[in-house]
Amino acid sequence: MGAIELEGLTKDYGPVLANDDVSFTVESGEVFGYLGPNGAGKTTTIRMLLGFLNPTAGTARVLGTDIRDRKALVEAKRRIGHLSDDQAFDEQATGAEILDLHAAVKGDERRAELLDLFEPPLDRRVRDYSSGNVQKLGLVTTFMHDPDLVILDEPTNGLDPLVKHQFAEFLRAERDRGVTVFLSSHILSEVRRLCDRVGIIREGRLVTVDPVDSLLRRTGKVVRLHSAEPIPVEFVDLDGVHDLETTVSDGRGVDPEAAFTECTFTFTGDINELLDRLPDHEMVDVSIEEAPLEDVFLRFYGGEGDV
Ligand SMILES: Nc1ncnc2c1ncn2[C@@H]1O[C@H](COP(=O)(O)OP(=O)(O)OP(=O)(O)O)[C@@H](O)[C@H]1O
Repeated sequence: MGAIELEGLTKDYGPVLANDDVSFTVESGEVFGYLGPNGAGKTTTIRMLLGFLNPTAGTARVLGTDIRDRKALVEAKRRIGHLSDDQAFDEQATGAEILDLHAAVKGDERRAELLDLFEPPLDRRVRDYSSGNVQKLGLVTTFMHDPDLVILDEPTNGLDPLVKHQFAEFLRAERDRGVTVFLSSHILSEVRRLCDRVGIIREGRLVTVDPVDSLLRRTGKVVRLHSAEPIPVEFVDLDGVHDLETTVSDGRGVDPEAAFTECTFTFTGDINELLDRLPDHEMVDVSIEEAPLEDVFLRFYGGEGDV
């Protein structure tokens, strides 16, 4: 049995079909990323999984409980932690008071350990919190009752790089303890760092579910080269070069069709073949980066509205 099983989950808000027949399974003990651009439908799925919204059609099981069985879902949620994308804490309460309230409702076996790690300012009122501190307080409330499953909506929003790093290590340790993690994000690099598998949603429809490694192999890298002297374009005559753009600095007297001093392309081939060619030229700058999420969608799933 998967920790989360979606079966044709569908939600329309009048004319907007926010989730369209979405089906996938999150296995117990994995970190599953739910990736998509703004407005793709991630929060809508999460809100249905937690019983905050009724599906228009289809259903899902969370820790074996059908989300349409509201009473059973309330019971199941004792074993679930949820980090909302919009933490609605009582602004007048202090962090400590918020945690006491959560402890009374769900338990707090891990409060001390989580406070050591995330350190939200407990004596301050939430209205005086920065957005990063709200997020840290949210992370403590999410994990404090030692849940079996956590559902995190954009968990690193507002966190500084150091805390993001601590959070990534923490999440890996949770996975090693057997906790199942379902997290939404619109940032591919974040999903890469945190997740085992990823489901991509676009305009309400699930477009792929893949292990992170194979997704990255398929999406390729964005390569930028800047050389000191013109390089013949044959240099980039390699399998897996797409969307090649080349320029040659002014005043070189070189045919821009035949050589370049700067070029950019997406590369889905063997990176070693490319690197083997570099030492033959004096390079000013080289960068090899992950393709942005938008490129991933365009390359593999067609243009706007074309999925
Ligand atoms: N209550 C609502 N009424 C009408 N439309 C809504 C409502 N909530 C969301 N939508 C629409 O449903 C679609 C999916 O929204 P959703 O918030 O689920 O996306 P998301 O992937 O979580 O986006 P983000 O990354 O921006 O949070 C969007 O077009 C959004 O405008």
